[in-house]
Amino acid sequence: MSKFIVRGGNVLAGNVKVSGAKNSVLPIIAASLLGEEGESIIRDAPPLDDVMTINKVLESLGASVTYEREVITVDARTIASCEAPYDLVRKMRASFLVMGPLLSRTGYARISLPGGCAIGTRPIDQHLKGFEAMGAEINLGQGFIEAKSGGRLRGAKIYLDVASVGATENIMMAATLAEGTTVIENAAKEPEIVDLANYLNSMGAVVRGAGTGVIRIEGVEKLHGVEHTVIPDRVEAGTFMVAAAITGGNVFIEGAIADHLGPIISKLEEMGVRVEAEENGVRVIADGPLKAVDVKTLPYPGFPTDMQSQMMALLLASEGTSVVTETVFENRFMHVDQFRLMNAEIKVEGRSAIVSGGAKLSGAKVCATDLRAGAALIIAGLVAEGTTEVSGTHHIDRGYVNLAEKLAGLGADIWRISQEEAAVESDKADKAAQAVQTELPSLKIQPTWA
Ligand SMILES: CC(=O)N[C@H]1[C@@H](OP(=O)(O)OP(=O)(O)OC[C@H]2O[C@@H](n3ccc(=O)[nH]c3=O)[C@H](O)[C@@H]2O)O[C@H](CO)[C@@H](O)[C@@H]1O
Ligand SMILES: C=C(OP(=O)(O)O)C(=O)O
Repeated sequence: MSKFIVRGGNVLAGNVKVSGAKNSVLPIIAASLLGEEGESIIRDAPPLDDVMTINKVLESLGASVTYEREVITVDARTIASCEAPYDLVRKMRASFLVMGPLLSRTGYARISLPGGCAIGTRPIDQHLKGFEAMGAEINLGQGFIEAKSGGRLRGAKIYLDVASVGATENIMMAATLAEGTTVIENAAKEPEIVDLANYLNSMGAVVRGAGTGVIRIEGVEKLHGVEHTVIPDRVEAGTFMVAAAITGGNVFIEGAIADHLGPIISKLEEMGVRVEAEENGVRVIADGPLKAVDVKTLPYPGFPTDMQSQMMALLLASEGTSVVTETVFENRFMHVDQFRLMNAEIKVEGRSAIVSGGAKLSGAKVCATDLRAGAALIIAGLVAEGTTEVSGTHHIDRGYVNLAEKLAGLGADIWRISQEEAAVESDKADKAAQAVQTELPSLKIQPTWA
């Protein structure tokens, strides 16, 4: 088990470059399955474990995929299977995004059921409701979901009960080749939805209204491969903004799009942090005390759930008490227990966490319970007294490119140790503890009541 080791106390300064957005590139790679002519070339594709997983899913379907220097080339003319295997889908929920494109293009898809995960149960009922409204027959059994339509899907009006990002994307992709018009109401409005719509439109689709609550898709006969550059990752950008703020730093986050970061910028400013939108990036300057603020996660343009744990780390370093309310996922406070190991004072009441700022955090051995929790623990480690060891690095590798290297480039004292090095360290620690025990004189402790 590899680990990140962070020694707290350094102020971050300098320039860090944001990678392409994980949550854009995954649906965009899935959408490439719709290209019946030509190849798709996807630029700024971040080298993340999740990207490798979805590439493998496409390969398992018969597409040819190459990945070199952050450029993915997909040739989906050759798809030969419509079944996404369990081993890949279980690794990453976003694999389920191949269902819409497969169903639309071939009239059939069989995908392993994506399970729940640490942050909530994450049902897919809204995706399925959309496919059914478009004429697909859905069958569930033996851990698989099968969807079939006897020919082209039909355009339909679909109201989403929750503004689900994944359901909006899956239905939007399915609708591109359907007969007639599809209208998605209460659609998700995230920037990644707009990026996907732009990609689909350059493939020849007709998608209008992405970024608003109503998206209209006119079905077309055929789509083709195109070149596309993925938008910068707003969650990675937000993570660096918070890291800069917690250390009292001055950091330019290159590539960050201020328009995508509205709620994060507003909350940082409320806390007393200066945020300046510059050409091609955002600068964060934290040169005063941090004020406590309340935060409530909501679908875009509300405060992103994917920044909730990092923000909680920052609130721990603020003056006063803050309330963090998580409304998107029902179980996204797993990091609270880990923060407590670092001397944090946080009380959870239902969907809210009451965070007492100001206590000095202390380094500890902690575990990333999910991707963003991992980033948040590293952020807390940047200001903790002593050394913080963060295990569960596989979660962090799903969504951050070279996180330790990028933070170290800003002056953080952080590095990663391999599984082997971590085993040697732990062995040394065990031996040191044993040595101390054998040196201690045997103590006879009398119970106080004896
Ligand atoms: C790969 C990707 O883009 N992941 C993002 C995407 O996940 P994902 O697309 O899975 O998230 P959703 O927007 O679908 O989920 C939002 C809420 O809707 C619920 N729901 C969703 C679908 C459904 O059919 N039924 C239902 O009840 C979920 O349980 C959750 O409570 O958006 C989340 C919310 O911004 C982010 O945290 C994830 O980083
Ligand atoms: C929850 C996240 O991703 P996913 O939907 O891929 O699990 C995330 O990026 O924080």
